Amino acid sequence: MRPDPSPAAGSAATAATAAPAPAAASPAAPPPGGGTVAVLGPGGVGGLLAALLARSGQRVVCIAGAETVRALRTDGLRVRSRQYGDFTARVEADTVLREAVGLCLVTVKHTALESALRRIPAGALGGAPVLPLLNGVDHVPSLRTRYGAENVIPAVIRVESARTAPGLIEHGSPFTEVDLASPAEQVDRTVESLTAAGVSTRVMADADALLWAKLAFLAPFALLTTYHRVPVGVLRTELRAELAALVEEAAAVSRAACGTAPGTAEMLARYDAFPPRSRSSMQRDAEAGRPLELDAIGGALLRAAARHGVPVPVTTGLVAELAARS
Ligand SMILES: NC(=O)C1=CN([C@@H]2O[C@H](COP(=O)(O)OP(=O)(O)OC[C@H]3O[C@@H](n4cnc5c(N)ncnc54)[C@H](OP(=O)(O)O)[C@@H]3O)[C@@H](O)[C@H]2O)C=CC1
Ligand SMILES: CC(C)(CO)C(=O)C(=O)O
Repeated sequence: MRPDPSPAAGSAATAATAAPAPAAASPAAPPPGGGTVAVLGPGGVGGLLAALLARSGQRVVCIAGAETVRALRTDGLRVRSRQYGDFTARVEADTVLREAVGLCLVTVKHTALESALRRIPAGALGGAPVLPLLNGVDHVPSLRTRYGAENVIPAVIRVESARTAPGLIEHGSPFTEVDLASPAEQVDRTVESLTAAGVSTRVMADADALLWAKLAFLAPFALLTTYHRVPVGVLRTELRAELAALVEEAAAVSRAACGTAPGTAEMLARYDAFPPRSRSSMQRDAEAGRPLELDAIGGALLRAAARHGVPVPVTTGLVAELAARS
């Protein structure tokens, strides 16, 4: 695990060392309480994690639409990764979850969340922890209503990964980092499962701070790369002033919403860690003509700004322009 440097984490945060990626497939002990991991939405994020979990010896069942299920059953998950190398992982696949599992990752887009969740009946889950890795903040309460508050672990992922065809995953970032909120009872075995797969994890005490830290970082990245149609390398150089202005607004909203926010310098340094050609998932959706997660990302920021009376003129303009465009 990575240490949690945020003051919000307090003494409840768990600190440990970063998990090295396994060099090759090495069977890991199955997570206690059930060795099967369900992954709802084996796309850029879910496909990468499903493949890493399977490569580490854990049984993985991907839940997806019929076309993707067929592709996964035939060819497995094919990963091209800057961090982990290129490999193919065999996973099971189905259109609906039909058995109790030890962990369920939710990695669909917000725009597909409601319809996708019908594939994971609460009764079938058997009280397993649910780990949603969607960007945004609004999905956590609705997942808690559906699956039980104690079973949903608020979490975020920092990675750049794209599904370029069913079962084909291109992972571009040299890191894959998951932050999870304690104190859900099942955090430890979830961390164990991800760590065995080579994913860097960090447990933080404050779920709101964790979700808002990601949203405050993500919204400027997603909105500006999508609006200007440029990769992060251009954003952080030629458009750095606009990026910094948006970061200031997002940080102000985060402070109002949850009492804390990463500093501007920290966020700018995080953008600098991405390879220059990295694009946001919203940008890839725009380029492919798919629905954008504009409401879950920009909309959530604007709603919180309005609730707390924080002025966000740059964000407001961008969200309006993107809404008009799409
Ligand atoms: N991609 C990234 O680098 C990052 C993304 N995120 C966030 O992670 C979340 C997932 O994004 P990402 O992985 O990019 O999304 P993708 O579009 O790559 O993958 C979504 C997956 O969900 C599947 N899906 C869509 N509708 C349904 C449905 N009704 N039932 C079952 N499966 C369905 C898709 O199936 P099919 O394969 O058939 O299309 C696809 O496998 C988003 O909230 C995003 O903002 C966070 C950090 C980084
Ligand atoms: C910006 C990035 C790649 C960071 O993880 C992301 O979350 C996204 O594109 O949705």
